[in-house]
Amino acid sequence: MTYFDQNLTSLHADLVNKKISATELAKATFENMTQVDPKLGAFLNLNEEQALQQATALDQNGIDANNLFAGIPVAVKDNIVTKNLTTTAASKMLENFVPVYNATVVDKLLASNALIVGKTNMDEFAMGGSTETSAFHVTRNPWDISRVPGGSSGGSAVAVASGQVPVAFGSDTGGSIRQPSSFNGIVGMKPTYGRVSRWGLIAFGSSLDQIGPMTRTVKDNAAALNMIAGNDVHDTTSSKQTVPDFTAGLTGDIKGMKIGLPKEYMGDGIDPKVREVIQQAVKQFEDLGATVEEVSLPNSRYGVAAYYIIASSEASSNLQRFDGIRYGFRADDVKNLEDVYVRSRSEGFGDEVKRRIMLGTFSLSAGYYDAYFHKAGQVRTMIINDFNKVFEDYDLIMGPVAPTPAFKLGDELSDPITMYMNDVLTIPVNLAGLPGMSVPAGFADGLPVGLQLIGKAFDESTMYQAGYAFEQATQVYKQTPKVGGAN
Ligand SMILES: NC(=O)C[C@H](N)C(=O)O
Repeated sequence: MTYFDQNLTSLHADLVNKKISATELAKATFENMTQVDPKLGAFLNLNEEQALQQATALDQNGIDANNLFAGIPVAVKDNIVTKNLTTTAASKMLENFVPVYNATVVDKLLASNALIVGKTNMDEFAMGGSTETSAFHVTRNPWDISRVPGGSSGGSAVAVASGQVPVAFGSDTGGSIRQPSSFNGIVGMKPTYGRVSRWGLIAFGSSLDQIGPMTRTVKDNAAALNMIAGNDVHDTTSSKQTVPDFTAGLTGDIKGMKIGLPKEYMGDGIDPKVREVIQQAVKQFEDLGATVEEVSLPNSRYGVAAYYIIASSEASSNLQRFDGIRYGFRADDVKNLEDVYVRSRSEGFGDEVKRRIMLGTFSLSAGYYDAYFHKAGQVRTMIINDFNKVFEDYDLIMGPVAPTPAFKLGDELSDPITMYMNDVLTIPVNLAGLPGMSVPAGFADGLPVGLQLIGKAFDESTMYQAGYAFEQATQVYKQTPKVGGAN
């Protein structure tokens, strides 16, 4: 069973009308996964026994017609903790870590009777843009298996793009939902900072991290965000703003909408083929009755530099807990306490994670704090001001998600700066705490290219409206990748 021709509404109708039982659906999903995933490696760990038990119970008790997610198979990134289900963050450090509690997002999924079918591969501790820094295995792009799926939520993106699940959840600190969504031709939403609880998300950059949904269609994405959004007493940074029905108002009518196209997002460094897809998207929006005008985000070019100081500083602090004593991996044959710390961390973390910890520790250290961490905070404010200024006159901002389509496996792994530059167009959005979404826009040499929509804080609704109108007009999402079974 693949999910290319289904969406949440049609699946739900089939379950409610007993065209298929939850157990049949779950079994068919796992059967397909065992055939497809060995070619791609989207999953780190399957949850077959528990999901099938849940499905049996659902069939006995009946599917609730008011609950869109009842019996729906979903995948969860492996940095979101799941009680009694191994959660590794794709690190040797947490290879055998079995959480004793659920992330709030996971509790919400279970409360709505969704079936968590497995945990997806990612860059170690979400640090990377290709899923190649996973301590366990690489994940391949279903459109071309010699290419990366993007990252860090590469496994979640591939699980959806290859038709293995209809919905997956990822996390985005600097682009980790949007860039892999762009590389795989799916819809990925990084909600406003505070929209979704971070409780139970293994922390990377706490002032930047957000969990968000990855789906084939905009409407499914909107429904999935509704399911996970909302205030949570466990996360003081989660917002008390009311959560609107994101699926309401998806009419395809966006006449009069004002959209800004930052000139910095279309200039040097953007692959001309990507630029062409975005120019086509601009035309499409104009045909739909929106106005698209050039705007400027002059400080966005400093985003990557500021991000790698802020995110790495926060990471160096967040990752202190992995000390060989309280959690996870401990080195063998240690001589003394210092040896426990040094060797456990040296052997348990991969190179990219160590690079970030060193970078962050350096920027926070006495004598450098003002020059680096403090300065980066000031740059962050300038970036926020840039966005605020544009949003005085525009409803949305649009541009590419990433400068290129998916690159070849191995091409950027040894060159951190090139890898970091993948997020040049997504990072400013995290620094400003704004919502950003990737919507399939077209193809460059047969590889998917995503359109990024950036909204005002807590205005995901407008983004979904625009994304829906564009999706319905272009129907790009109907194209399916080579691996996954559809063509
Ligand atoms: N985590 C993210 O959002 C991705 C970003 N490429 C990073 O490595 O930090």
